[in-house]
Amino acid sequence: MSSSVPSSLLPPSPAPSTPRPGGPQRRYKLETEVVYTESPDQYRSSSVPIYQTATFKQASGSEMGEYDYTRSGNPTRTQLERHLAKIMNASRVLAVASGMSAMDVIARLLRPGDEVIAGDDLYGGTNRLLKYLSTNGGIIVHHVDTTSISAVTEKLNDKTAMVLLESPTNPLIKICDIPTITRLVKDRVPNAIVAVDNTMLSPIAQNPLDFGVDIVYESATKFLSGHHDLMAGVIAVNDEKLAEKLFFTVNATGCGLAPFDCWLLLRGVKTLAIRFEKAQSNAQTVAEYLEGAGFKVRYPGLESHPQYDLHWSMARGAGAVLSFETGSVDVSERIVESARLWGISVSFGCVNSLISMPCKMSHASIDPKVRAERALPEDLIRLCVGIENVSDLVEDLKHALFQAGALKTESALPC
Ligand SMILES: Cc1ncc(COP(=O)(O)O)c(C=O)c1O
Ligand SMILES: N[C@@H](CCSC[C@H](N)C(=O)O)C(=O)O
Repeated sequence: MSSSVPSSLLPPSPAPSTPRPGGPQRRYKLETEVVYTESPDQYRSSSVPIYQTATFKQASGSEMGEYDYTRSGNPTRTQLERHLAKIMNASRVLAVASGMSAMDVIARLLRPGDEVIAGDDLYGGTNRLLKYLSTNGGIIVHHVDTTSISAVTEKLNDKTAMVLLESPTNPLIKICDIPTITRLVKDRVPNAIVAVDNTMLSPIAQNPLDFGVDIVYESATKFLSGHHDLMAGVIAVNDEKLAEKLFFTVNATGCGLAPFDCWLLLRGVKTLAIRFEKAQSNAQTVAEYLEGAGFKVRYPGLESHPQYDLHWSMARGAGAVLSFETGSVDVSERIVESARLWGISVSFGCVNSLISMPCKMSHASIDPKVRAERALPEDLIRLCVGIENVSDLVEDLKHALFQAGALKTESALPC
């Protein structure tokens, strides 16, 4: 490095495996921080460069530089991780290949004989990985209704190694009391890890690390990136020892996010606040429309949500995912197929609106018998609201409902 380059313009980040006590500090409000990235190099580039390289040359055989191999660390990934750490109130964030990869890294903290307490309504892929661990890894998994604090605490014992929470849940939009559950777990089983999947809200609307949980992870395929053009996962912690354990697995298994995907995610996250705000406002209108039309709608922005107060005690927003039932699988199928603007697709948190039937799509990997035991309605429709004009969205939905016979008249309905 040239000695004439002022130190403020040099890459500010230590190597990924170096502890960062306290983590990067937030200077601005969240909406500003998502946009604001430090100038990463001596050229003051406005966009973080993509270091599309697998290897880094060393000055000599015995002198290691900051980076040697992209699996172990890459400057584009470091910039992304530092940026996300500010946004997620974390001392350290690790960026990996997908949300499931994030969960896999976290799950590798477990040992045979350990017990995990998880929700009874969770993303199908999470359920699949937990099932794999219980079948092949000697892990005992208890699925409980996490809306009930006692249902969680009843399963706590000295073998409990992890409590895995989602709030809101995907797809039933159930809310759990993250701060209280965390406190009770820490009181009774101090070594147990509380991990929260925050994918449904993103750090713009909820920051579970603030409630004392150990690990927050997200599928960055969703809100954080926002355009359905990459797969990514992020893991956020506030404990350097834990960060090092997780980083060991990321390096050992080679699941660190590739430089180009890091760059895409850095670009996507800059519009997180504005995308989220618009999608959420659209979701509120759509939810109110459906409720007004007589459907049972699950959305934490509606006062009718059974855990409305609890949700707003933890979160700054309701998100953009809602679900509703029609009373008939056939009717639901016809609604989905009659939608023109709403894309029939899995996933959520994207700029465009999506419609799906979880039992046939995102949650199809859960055994139908288990779905029934856990009261996941087969006719459930999930709407993942985007940033389009809201009247177009409501009109298209109204048309689909009418076509499917779920409404008597197309025009008579509130909009
Ligand atoms: C709540 C939730 N967590 C985790 C995941 C996994 O993320 P990914 O698809 O990025 O692996 C998903 C969806 O896939 C999800 O909906
Ligand atoms: N075929 C995939 C389904 C992905 S679902 C993605 C997303 N989490 C959602 O809830 O829509 C699989 O089996 O994992």
